[in-house]
Amino acid sequence: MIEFEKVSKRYEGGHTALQGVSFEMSRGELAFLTGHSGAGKSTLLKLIMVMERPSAGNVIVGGQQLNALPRRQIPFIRRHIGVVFQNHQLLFDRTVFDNVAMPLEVTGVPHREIGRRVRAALDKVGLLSKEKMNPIQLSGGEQQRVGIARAVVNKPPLLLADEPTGNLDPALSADIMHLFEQFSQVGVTVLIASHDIALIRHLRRRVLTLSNGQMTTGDAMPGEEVLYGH
Ligand SMILES: Nc1ncnc2c1ncn2[C@@H]1O[C@H](COP(=O)(O)OP(=O)(O)OP(=O)(O)O)[C@@H](O)[C@H]1O
Repeated sequence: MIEFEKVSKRYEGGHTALQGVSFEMSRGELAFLTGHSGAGKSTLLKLIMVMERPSAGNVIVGGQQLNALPRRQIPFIRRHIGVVFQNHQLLFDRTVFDNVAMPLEVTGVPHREIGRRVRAALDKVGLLSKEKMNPIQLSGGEQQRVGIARAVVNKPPLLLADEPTGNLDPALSADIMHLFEQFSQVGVTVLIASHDIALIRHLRRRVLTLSNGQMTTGDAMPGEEVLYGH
């Protein structure tokens, strides 16, 4: 589902954020992306979303080589990628329902179909009863679940999350991770950038580690002690 071949990213101004990064993720796999602040995690996610282009190497998502993708085709690629942010970026002047419906409205899905799909997504995250509320009335963990419902309402085959549990306590973080695991079990590829080492160890999943723009683990399949960072 995701393939990086010797990818480097050098920003204008000269900073090299990624250098020779290669890894693959298969369909339905869940992996963490970790590394110190400034290691290049957000840059890697932005290359997958085509918010940035690589300076060298190939990025292939869903079998499509993204380097030469014409600008006008970027929205079509993005429709296949759900994105969850730490600060969930919800609109507080709209209901929970309307927040989740947004990605469907921009792609012109018929009205009846929107209702059905939004409720299915809210049901998956356990918030069906709160569709008429304003996100401001919800707890931090519930708001994050609204963000996840919005990210999956289009049924994307790929889900990216950038520090999705950054503001949550350990129990709520575990709930959110459990949701991500459920999506991967039905075939969604899930890549989660996170600093939360305790949670990552607990879940015992593949860990891709960046250090100064280079991938230090996770590209091959190293021994378990390397994979889980014991
Ligand atoms: N648009 C940009 N222009 C120039 N340099 C940038 C740009 N975006 C990021 N960088 C630099 O690239 C490096 C990697 O940044 P990136 O945001 O990918 O790291 P990160 O691992 O996500 O960090 P954090 O955990 O702090 O979010 C940093 O040194 C950053 O300053």
